[in-house]
Amino acid sequence: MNTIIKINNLTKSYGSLNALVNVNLELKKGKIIGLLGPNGSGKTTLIKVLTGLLKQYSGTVYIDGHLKSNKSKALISYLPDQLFFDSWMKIKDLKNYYKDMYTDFDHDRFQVLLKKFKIEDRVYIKKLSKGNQEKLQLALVLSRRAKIYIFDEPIGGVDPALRQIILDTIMNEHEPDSTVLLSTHQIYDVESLFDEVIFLKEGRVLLHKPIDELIETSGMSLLETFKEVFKYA
Ligand SMILES: Nc1ncnc2c1ncn2[C@@H]1O[C@H](COP(=O)(O)OP(=O)(O)OP(=O)(O)O)[C@@H](O)[C@H]1O
Repeated sequence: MNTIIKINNLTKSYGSLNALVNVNLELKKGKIIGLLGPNGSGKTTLIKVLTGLLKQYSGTVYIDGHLKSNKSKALISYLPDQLFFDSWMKIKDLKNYYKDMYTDFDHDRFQVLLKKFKIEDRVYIKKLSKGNQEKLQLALVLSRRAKIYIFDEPIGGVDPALRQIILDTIMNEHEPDSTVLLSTHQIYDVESLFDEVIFLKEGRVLLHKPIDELIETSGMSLLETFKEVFKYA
């Protein structure tokens, strides 16, 4: 089966606010997919449902052919939009924690990535610059041999040079044949990377298309299409 994520009639409300409304999506193995939409369109909410952080919703979510469960979380390596570790730890302690926590953690790949990022594993996390903490977090996420990688704003708030390093690393270091779902507002930087894009608007899927098809039918770049679709009145 070629489908890795299947979402049927997913609706998620926070009180009276509908953050996701009747979302239906089918994501294929091996694809790099952009999850795009304006602020508040539901991207993080969708990601939190997929990663198991949100459990209260209606609809069904299948991961690799099985109804989403605690087990399916093990298939997903997730980079949240905020730093997720305790900064008082040393990097090597964090690495050991990851090794214990995730059976798919590839220690050698982690060391290679640390070397690439010029980060020593003897140091305390709090001594790293914010940019290096972002790189460390990315190295941890990419060092899992996961079937699905989900990145929520991996390049928000970092300078253009680091943005490029982060994107290159995501593109080159994820497990072959895995699916990458990446949410960002920095569309200009990512447009050449995606196989497919999803546009979310007010919790609804506006479109889900191969990027070539989108660019061909609209006659515009992804960024121009985004601006046109989401232009404010
Ligand atoms: N914990 C929460 N409680 C109440 N409302 C929430 C909560 N989390 C998100 N929302 C609301 O749900 C809607 C969708 O939010 P979400 O964070 O999923 O959007 P987003 O597309 O990721 O936005 P951004 O691009 O700004 O990060 C927004 O209206 C937001 O205010």
